[in-house]
Amino acid sequence: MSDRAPVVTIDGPSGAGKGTISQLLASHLGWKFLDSGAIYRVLALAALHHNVELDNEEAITLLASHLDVQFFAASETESSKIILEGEDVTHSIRSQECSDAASRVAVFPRVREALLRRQRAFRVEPGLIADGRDMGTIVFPTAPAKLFLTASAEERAQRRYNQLRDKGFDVNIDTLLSEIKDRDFRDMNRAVAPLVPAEDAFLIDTTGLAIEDVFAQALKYIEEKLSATGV
Ligand SMILES: Nc1ncnc2c1ncn2[C@@H]1O[C@H](COP(=O)(O)OP(=O)(O)OP(=O)(O)O)[C@@H](O)[C@H]1O
Ligand SMILES: Nc1ccn([C@@H]2O[C@H](COP(=O)(O)O)[C@@H](O)[C@H]2O)c(=O)n1
Repeated sequence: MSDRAPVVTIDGPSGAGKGTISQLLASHLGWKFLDSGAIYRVLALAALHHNVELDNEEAITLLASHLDVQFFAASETESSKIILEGEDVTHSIRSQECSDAASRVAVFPRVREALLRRQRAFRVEPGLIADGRDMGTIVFPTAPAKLFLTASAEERAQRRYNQLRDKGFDVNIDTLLSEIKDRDFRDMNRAVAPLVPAEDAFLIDTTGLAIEDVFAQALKYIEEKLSATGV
């Protein structure tokens, strides 16, 4: 890890477009990409596999400290891949069961603490785009540029519906909307690292905006911030 490599943080609720915009920015800038939500999802899946109760903070923390996971970034020939204990879980961690379980294990302070170093290790030259809920507030508080993306719950549910249906999951829009609202509530109201914009974050409401427009606004903001801080 390099403490000096620049970091751009992108936080916000589920379906706001963080992952999409983060990957576009990472590829445009030639920087690394951290999908911190995937780490919580992998932990949740490991708990489900090992029959660990999702409300057992002690056991989940132990699991988090010893998580055997590898993240492979996308290359020109292959898409990104996540391997948990030797098994390819890239697809399975995106299920609704994992989304819900991830936000349950994410409420525990000691679990979050156990995952901090793993997330900070993604900060390498030439720079990092970090996507999550607490990237700008807790994990990389000194980042020179911080974005907070949001959108109405209805639009986020519709985006998620289209995305999961295209991936072959059997989904229902009403169930997705209610799951998104439950997850928002849990993420925004937990005792540690709740989902809130950092005080110095630039907010973009992506409701009704095309991906290209959000990308253009985000890039303009980042370029201005980076040049102002001499990065
Ligand atoms: N501005 C947009 N307009 C329309 N669709 C969008 C927009 N941004 C993202 N999407 C689509 O919405 C879906 C969810 O986007 P994405 O995965 O980037 O959200 P996210 O904020 O990273 O969610 P999560 O935190 O749950 O991973 C994707 O299929 C993506 O293509
Ligand atoms: N920095 C983060 C990232 C994620 N979480 C929790 O994980 C859940 C799944 O995240 P996705 O981004 O993949 O949807 C999310 O609902 C959060 O509960 C987190 O706490 N902190």
